[in-house]
Amino acid sequence: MIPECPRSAESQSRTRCYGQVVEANQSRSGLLSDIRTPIKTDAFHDHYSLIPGRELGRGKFAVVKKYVEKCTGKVYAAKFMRKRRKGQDCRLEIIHEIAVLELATSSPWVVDLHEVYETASEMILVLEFAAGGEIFNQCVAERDEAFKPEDVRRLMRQILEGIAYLHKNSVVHLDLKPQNILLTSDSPLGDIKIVDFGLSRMVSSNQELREIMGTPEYVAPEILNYEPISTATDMWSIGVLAYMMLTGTSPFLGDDKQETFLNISQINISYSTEELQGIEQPAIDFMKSLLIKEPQQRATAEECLQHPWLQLPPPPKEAEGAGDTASGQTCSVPLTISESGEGEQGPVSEELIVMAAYTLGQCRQSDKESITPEPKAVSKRFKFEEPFGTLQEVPGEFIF
Ligand SMILES: Nc1ncnc2c1ncn2[C@@H]1O[C@H](COP(=O)(O)OP(=O)(O)OP(=O)(O)O)[C@@H](O)[C@H]1O
Repeated sequence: MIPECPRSAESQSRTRCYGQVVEANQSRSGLLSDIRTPIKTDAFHDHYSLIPGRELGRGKFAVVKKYVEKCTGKVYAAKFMRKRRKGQDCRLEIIHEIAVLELATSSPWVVDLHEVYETASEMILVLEFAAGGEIFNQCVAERDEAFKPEDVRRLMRQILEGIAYLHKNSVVHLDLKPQNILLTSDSPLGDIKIVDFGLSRMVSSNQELREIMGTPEYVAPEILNYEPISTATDMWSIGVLAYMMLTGTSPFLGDDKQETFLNISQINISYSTEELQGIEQPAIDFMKSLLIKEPQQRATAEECLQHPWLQLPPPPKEAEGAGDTASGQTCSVPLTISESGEGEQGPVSEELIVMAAYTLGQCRQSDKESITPEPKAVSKRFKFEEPFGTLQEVPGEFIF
């Protein structure tokens, strides 16, 4: 996800959040500004040819397409990022994204940055191509194609190693979700690559970071409460991710954003529902160690790597074509994504951007929500009659 830019580096908007007046003056804190990758200004298309077909992905201000490098014949994913967003120059945010990718070069679980190009209006990040697509697709796939428990354990270990590496280097991703965890191949199932550092920030012990953005289903309670962000904020999202990979359902998703936020802020999660029948107890304990309101009480990435669930041995090899996993641990709800007006342009990803917890009415609607008549990919587990009354919208007082 790419954040919309703050009004200006100095802008200090007073915002009301949960009845509290808070300063939103740290809009650009936590951004890195030094990069070592040369920014090329010669014509990108002289060096790369578009591979016809669907776009790989699309966010609010970026589009990702498959290209082949002419001189090597190697395939890459080129992320075209608009520098101006809503009238603001966002080049610094893009530089930060580049700097984080550079910082993570030695982690095999973070996508590699190959080159950077710049035009008058865009920056183009040439990224390692993750051919297996988003793990989201497997999370919501039909039973046979969905992850097996041992797949989830292996991929979760990789995710945790990648996140532990980032956290050790004081980077928080802040947008961990199944759409931002890609696979090097889908069949046979490859390894993971973490992408999209557009919301990532540096955290330091002497500077508090509070921002209000993310994707509703995956944001931690402290984001909704405009409380300090820390590495624990990512650990919440990893709890949600584990739940989705194991069950194919989204634990906090409500009928609308208000309900989703209410579910998160009240930690409305039950570990005895139908979706979790058949899930091994250590996996449930793992999720329970993360989906905790108090950030300090959540397990760290390093602690998670020692969790008993991830120490379980792989099952004995089955004969080829042995059939259904029959464990009840795969997804039960098939997804059919129907996107209007997609055409040759490829998928418009389901991105819900919370720009501020108090701007509930302003959030971008899910594209799928509004256009697909198909069954939802994920179940809605909690319904609340009460309005989400504590959040108040203050017109004209948005951070971005
Ligand atoms: N290296 C890659 N290889 C293959 N596909 C990719 C790659 N990078 C991104 N994509 C696809 O493009 C999508 C959008 O990429 P990314 O999340 O980096 O862009 P974004 O504009 O910041 O997105 P969003 O606003 O949706 O978060 C990803 O979810 C993924 O499906």
